[in-house]
Amino acid sequence: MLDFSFCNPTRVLFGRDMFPQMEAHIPVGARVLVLYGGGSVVRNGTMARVLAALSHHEVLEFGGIEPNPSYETLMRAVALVREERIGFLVAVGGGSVIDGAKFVAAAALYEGDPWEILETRGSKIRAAVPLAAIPTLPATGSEMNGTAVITRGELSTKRAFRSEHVFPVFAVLDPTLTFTLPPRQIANGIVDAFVHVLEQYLTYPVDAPVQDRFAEGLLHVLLDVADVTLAEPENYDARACLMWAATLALNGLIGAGVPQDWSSHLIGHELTALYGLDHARTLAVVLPATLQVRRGEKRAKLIQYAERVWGVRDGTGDEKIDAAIGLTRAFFERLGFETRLSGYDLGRDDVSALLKALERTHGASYALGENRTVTPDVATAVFGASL
Ligand SMILES: NC(=O)c1ccc[n+]([C@@H]2O[C@H](COP(=O)([O-])OP(=O)(O)OC[C@H]3O[C@@H](n4cnc5c(N)ncnc54)[C@H](O)[C@@H]3O)[C@@H](O)[C@H]2O)c1
Repeated sequence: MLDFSFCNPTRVLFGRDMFPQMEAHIPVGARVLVLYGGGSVVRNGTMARVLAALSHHEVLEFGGIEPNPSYETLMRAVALVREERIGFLVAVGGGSVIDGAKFVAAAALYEGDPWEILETRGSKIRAAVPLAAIPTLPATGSEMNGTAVITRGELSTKRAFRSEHVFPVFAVLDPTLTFTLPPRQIANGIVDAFVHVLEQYLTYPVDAPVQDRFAEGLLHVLLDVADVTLAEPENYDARACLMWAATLALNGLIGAGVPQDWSSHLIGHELTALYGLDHARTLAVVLPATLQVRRGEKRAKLIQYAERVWGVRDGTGDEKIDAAIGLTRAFFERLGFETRLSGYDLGRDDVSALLKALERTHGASYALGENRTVTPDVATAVFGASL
């Protein structure tokens, strides 16, 4: 096992009846800004419940945070936080709203140009307005981590940052808030959480059986629950499993003490930035191609994944790896995902634009992944395998 320092400061309030408990965790007298997205939380009654639970605080609202939250919109929220001397943020929505609130929290107290936060991947953040998260979409784990991903339209770029200062103080995880999600978004959540686990699990062995078994357990739960939760949106127990699994998939626990990849995410971000694909849809294209191209580097863990997650018992190591990649692709396709660029009418011409975008984001001689081997040549091969 690798050395690690692990701290997750976010309090989780989990269940159908936890809203009344949240106000106790917000400083008395703090002016609160509730941030939300396109208005689904207003229409489905979630907002009314949030406002009722904040009845002892002065509350302002900021709506309109887009999927893949935009820097330009968030900077308007930053101005509001500064003008109105907001002391606490509450993000109600999917990962986009929660990520957006994290950026607002850090940018409002940042001395200098807030774009630097993204250019320096969060390393210069010294303080942030405290925030809480009320996720309405089980997917990103943003409600219990210190990461955010922001899109800047005018530069066609999507950038991530992380900082200990933007961990939510608390997260209210109420599975009933997800009942109104369209099947497409639930499928996105399942795939996003699944790939989060794989980015931390499918690397190389470091004798970390605790992390491996946690990761395999989460993958099994996601496989078990996927069909039920899609078919029965109001099955509370299935949604509760999905929600907790998605949070645990990216709250730092399974990634502590093990190598992590994340190259599929970083390559996928360019597909969103250039062509607007949903985040999870990008992963379903890039991940199978990555596993195929980098199967040598990932060989031992791919065989372990085949055996323990997919129950593949027979065959040579290579045959097991083929089976695991094929079963992963088939799982994504069963959930309605395209797993090739051609499914989105993208081809070789688009690959050169994607490669240029990766260079713009990470520099001309980037080297991503757990072994820093995902260079421009390997990224080219990954795109080639995903056509
Ligand atoms: N912070 C992290 O660790 C992390 C990890 C992975 C991805 N991300 C980022 O998160 C973003 C994606 O977040 P997401 O997958 O949660 O989706 P999202 O927040 O973009 O939401 C997708 C859509 O679902 C709608 N929606 C949300 N909840 C709803 C509900 N209960 N009922 C009806 N509609 C609802 C939203 O209005 C939106 O239109 C991307 O920008 C991605 O890069 C962040």
